Amino acid sequence: MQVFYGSVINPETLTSYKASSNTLLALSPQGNVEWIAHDIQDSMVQETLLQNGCIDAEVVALKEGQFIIPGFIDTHTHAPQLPNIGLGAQYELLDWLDNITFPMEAKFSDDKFAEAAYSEIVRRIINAGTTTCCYYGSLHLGSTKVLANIVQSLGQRAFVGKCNMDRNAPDYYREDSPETSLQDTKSLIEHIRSLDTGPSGIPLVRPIVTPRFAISCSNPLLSHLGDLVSSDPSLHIQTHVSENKSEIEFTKSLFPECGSYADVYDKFKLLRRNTILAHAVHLEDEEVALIKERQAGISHCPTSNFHLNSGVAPVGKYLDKGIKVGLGTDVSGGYSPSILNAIRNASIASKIRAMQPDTGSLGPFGNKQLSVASLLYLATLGGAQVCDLEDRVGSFSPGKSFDALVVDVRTSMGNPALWGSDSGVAGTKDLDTMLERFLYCGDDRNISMVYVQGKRIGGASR
Ligand SMILES: O=c1[nH]c(=O)c2nc[nH]c2[nH]1
Ligand SMILES: [Zn+2]
Repeated sequence: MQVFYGSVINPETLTSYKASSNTLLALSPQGNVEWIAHDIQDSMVQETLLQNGCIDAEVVALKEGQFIIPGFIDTHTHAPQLPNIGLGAQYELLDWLDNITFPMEAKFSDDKFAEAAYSEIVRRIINAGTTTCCYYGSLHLGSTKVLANIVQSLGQRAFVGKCNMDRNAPDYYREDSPETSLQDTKSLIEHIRSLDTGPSGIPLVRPIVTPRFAISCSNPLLSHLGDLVSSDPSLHIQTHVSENKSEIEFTKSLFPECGSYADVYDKFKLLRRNTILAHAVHLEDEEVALIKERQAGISHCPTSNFHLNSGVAPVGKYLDKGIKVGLGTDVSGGYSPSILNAIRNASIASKIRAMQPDTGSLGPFGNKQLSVASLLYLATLGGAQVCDLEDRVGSFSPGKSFDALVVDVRTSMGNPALWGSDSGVAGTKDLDTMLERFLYCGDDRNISMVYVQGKRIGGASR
């Protein structure tokens, strides 16, 4: 049995987490958390293990400056856009798609190119601390199968979907017909469901139906996808909503029979508990109520919202309404594959909202700045809720998967030398301080180990 001994930070609610040193956390052979014991002094470790029936435990003792947190959950990113990160800030969404994004995604028609690119891309996302990732692939069936295979072989938990897009895209990057799009989607679902489940018996990689956004899908295509998901309630759905003002205007002109952008998805039976809606920057009040009623989740993508000049999403308002919210990197609208970057921009976005004059009735999150506890929650448990996976990941409790990061603020790999050294004024042993600094100043070098389902799959330390 594998057992960790040291400091653990466990998100609990939007306003609290539990930070405990001297914690024993034991894993089952399937990679789930078996039990957790707090406040165990060094001298009591062996006795506690024996009391819990662990005769030959392999104890991983964390060093001073190391702590465990749940792995990050990226609720929205585009794998074939990674080669473009950092480009295109001069554009807003629709021009950015035409000039920067579609030309790159089109290159993934070549499975060999996809194989080489996705191997690096997924490895990079894992080492950034993302243990569950919601991937958009390109529109291609072949290369999206390649993406799913690579994610599976590298051991990350993920949702993988191929874009459905049969209109309002260039000839070189558009599906031939709604029927082809549906057929390829079904083939991808079948392929992903045939992948090995591993020792836990739980599939790590799952399919997700991915109508790119309303603009790129004809009515027949949306109908087909709505019928497909209605026949299988376990199928997840991901799409974009209300990101950019020109996009919203165009959407409304394409669907005059629908009351709002979100209503388009609802009319086509695509808005439900396991739907992930990226952005939600400019939702109308009726859309907020509809999303809440359907129990869909919102992926807050602040880096992308800034980079493409889309706006500042009113996340505090959504949290007050009880809507599920997680974080998304939205590469390459967002220029970083790291959820740490999304955390920082979510913090800034919340401060910008807080600086605006008070509008309407505000609840506890209202237009206030997000706290460290809230930011950690959005990056972990909030994301798990958005993925409808909160029973499995996002925090540590018996029966949930051990998807975790060992964070090291004393590592000699560079960055933390500035703020992690005990000899300087910046040194601290206080867990709250270490967490806050990691969220605001840490990077991949501070993520020593990355675990999914109890198995080490990455991290900076070799
Ligand atoms: O940020 C975004 N990235 C995309 O690739 C995309 N496609 C439609 N809408 C989009 N928004
Ligand atoms: Zn996106």
